[in-house]
Amino acid sequence: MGSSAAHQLKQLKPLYQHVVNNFVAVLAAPLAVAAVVNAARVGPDELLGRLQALRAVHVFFAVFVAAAAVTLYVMLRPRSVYLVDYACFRTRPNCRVPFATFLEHAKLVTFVEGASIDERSVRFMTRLLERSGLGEETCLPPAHHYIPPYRNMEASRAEVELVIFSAIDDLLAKTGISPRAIDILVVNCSLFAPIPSFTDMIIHRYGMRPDIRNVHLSGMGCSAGLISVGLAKNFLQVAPKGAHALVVSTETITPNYYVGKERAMLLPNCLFRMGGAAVLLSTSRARARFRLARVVRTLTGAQDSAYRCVFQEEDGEGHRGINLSKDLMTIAGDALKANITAIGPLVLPASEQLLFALSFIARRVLNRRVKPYLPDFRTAFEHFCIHAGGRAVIDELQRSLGLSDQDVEASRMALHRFGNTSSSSVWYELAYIEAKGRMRRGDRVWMIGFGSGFKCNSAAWECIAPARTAEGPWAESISRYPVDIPEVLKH
Ligand SMILES: CC(C)(COP(=O)(O)OP(=O)(O)OC[C@H]1O[C@@H](n2cnc3c(N)ncnc32)[C@H](O)[C@@H]1OP(=O)(O)O)[C@@H](O)C(=O)NCCC(=O)NCCSC(=O)CC(=O)O
Repeated sequence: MGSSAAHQLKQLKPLYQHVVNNFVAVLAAPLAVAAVVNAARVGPDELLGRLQALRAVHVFFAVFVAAAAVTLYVMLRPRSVYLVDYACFRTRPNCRVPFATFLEHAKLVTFVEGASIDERSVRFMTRLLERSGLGEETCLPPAHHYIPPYRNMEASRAEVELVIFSAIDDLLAKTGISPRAIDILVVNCSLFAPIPSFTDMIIHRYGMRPDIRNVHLSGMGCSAGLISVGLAKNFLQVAPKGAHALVVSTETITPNYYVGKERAMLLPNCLFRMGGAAVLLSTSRARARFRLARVVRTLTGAQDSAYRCVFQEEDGEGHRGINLSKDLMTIAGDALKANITAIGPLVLPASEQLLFALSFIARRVLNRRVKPYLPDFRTAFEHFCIHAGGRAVIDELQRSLGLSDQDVEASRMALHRFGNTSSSSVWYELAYIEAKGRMRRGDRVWMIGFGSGFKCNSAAWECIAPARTAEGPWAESISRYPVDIPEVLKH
């Protein structure tokens, strides 16, 4: 097709979208006009006569059946779930790891007895950092600032308490909710699962009710935050109306500093940083800021490569770490395809679904000579929060979904300012969009999480009331963002 024809088609697209997306109105309008014209032709006396001729039993059944159908629909439809508010852990300057500090520290760890990490590993990490998309203000837990880094239970617990209690304190202060009013508690953290669990730590600290339903998810990867949201939603829909669920998403970095020299296991040292988020959900709309429209979970773990692509293991010398496969981007792309196939029909407007269906049929009929139509998800969402897994992960998603630089700005900036904060990264991104004042009432947000398994999970939200202030994790830095992120950082 010539470029001018393509240009003309592009110009016609808004008209096509308008007609298809308002199909019912387009169809109903002439029918309504025809009915009015017909009624005017017949005249009021004949109309009244026709109505009087109807038998009472018919009128009764017509009203009764319609009323019964509406009542049944209202009673059986799942209860809506709302986001009351959320708070992200605000990192502190004393935990900051500029590149020079991180690398100097790694160099000193090479002298630590038992560590295998060497000069070559440090040079490799230098190259990775330069390309990672991380900035100079990301934070590591206090225990990692020691030489050698503390990786014991006490230090790990200290990080958990610092991150999750700070986030929960902020959330409780913001919402004014009493900890005893919380009915459901869901926490996710993949790599650290102590006894007692995180939920026990929270219940103990805040003196929560003995009948609170609580679950700790471990080992579920970076997309587990959206699994927690889905789980809390299920709990809420069977709890009494107006119940509250607290969801806490974090990753504990302290026990996971890798001291070997496997490249694929050194990568997490460079990417993962401290972070966490606390989120309050409810089935009451009062004071809610977002409505949860959808949660869609997909898993490609039946395939070996997908299952093994984020793998906690010990290297040949017995050092434990997370092995990130070089195939991760391809696997993430496949997982995304599975997820958009599931969520697309639920969120896309009719115009996009029709184009997708036509391209599907054309491909079948013409034996795959037609390029598959990639639905434009910007017709379904105004904002995108893509897990800040790494620069290449965001690049891959931007390419696969055909998003603009502004669509992925929140993800790139969250990666730059906070690093890969695992399951909480999507909340830092939502906070970025709100701190920039870009969220409007009625805007739709798509959160996409990726993680070990391999999983791709989505949550779709609709804004009811944007944040009134720019308080939160971006309070001190939002005026400096967005920043330019070069492919490779030049010194
Ligand atoms: C690391 C990068 C920033 C590097 O960026 P570039 O594209 O510029 O560079 P590159 O790909 O050429 O890589 C630079 C050098 O690193 C090496 N390299 C890259 N990835 C590697 C890997 N997984 N294992 C071993 N080596 C690796 C390359 O071979 C190359 O070395 P040489 O030049 O010698 O050949 C990027 O690849 C990236 O963002 N990767 C994704 C990181 C990731 O997996 N994130 C998900 C985390 S898991 C998660 O978030 C979810 C969860 O845990 O559940």
